Amino acid sequence: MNSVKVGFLGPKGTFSNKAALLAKPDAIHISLPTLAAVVEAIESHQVNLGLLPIENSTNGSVIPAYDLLKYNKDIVVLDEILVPVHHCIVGHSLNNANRLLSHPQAFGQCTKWIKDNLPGVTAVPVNSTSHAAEIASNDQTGSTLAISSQFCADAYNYKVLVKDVEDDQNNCTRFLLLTSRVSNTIPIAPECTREKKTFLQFTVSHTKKLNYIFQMLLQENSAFTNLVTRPSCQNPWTYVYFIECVGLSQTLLLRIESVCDEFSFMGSYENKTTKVV
Ligand SMILES: O=C(O)C(=O)Cc1ccccc1
Repeated sequence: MNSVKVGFLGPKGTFSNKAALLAKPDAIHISLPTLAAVVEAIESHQVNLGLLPIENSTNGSVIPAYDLLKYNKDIVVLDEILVPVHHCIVGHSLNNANRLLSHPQAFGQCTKWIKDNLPGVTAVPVNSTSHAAEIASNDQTGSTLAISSQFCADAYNYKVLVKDVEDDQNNCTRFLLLTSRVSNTIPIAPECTREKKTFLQFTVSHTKKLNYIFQMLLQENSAFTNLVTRPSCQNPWTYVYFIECVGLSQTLLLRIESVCDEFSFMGSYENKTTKVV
């Protein structure tokens, strides 16, 4: 049987690469240049699975990931993968640097160190932490630094100048393990189950319907673990709601679907984050 192919945001050495190795260590890991390319690779069946960073414990929701899932009828979530994220400064010298490269998520996780140590340096967002490290290490002028990982530095023998520059030593990123609903080699659980975390996205014609949905969740003692809104891009000040909750039954899911305009069951998977009393 062909090995499972798992797409991740590359180049090799990213935290997404680490998530792919944690999720499917024996799979074939396919490096992709952007988060959009990861989703496209899943939809085109270039890969069987893919990883998207969806939330960080310091910096919050990864908005570009939600926008890639918005209205997406093909992608389904199989699992959530938690990756401890410890950031390093990679480059040649702290003294001559005038720019600091990294994935946008990384800047928001290292705000204190950057403010205290590189106050005048320009932050330059690039597609990934390992791409940032590659540019910094190849810049022989020494004017470029990167926020990257020890994992990446070890993979390419890059020079690490400072370790653990994240604001919070418990810094952690939650990744979603995604696949395509269309026939695939990966069996997909069709229904949500109460003991798992269930991920839904929906729109409603009137915000009063939200109250009704919240009441239904309360009645069934289902617990919210995350709520994110993104502009519907259909009418100003209307939203796509992304909710994750534990304790949702298939029956209640269908009742919620009945009051929504657009509705998509994104998946049910083991809850690895929230203690639900
Ligand atoms: O660029 C990476 O390494 C990624 O995988 C995205 C990311 C960046 C910062 C924290 C977690 C994930």
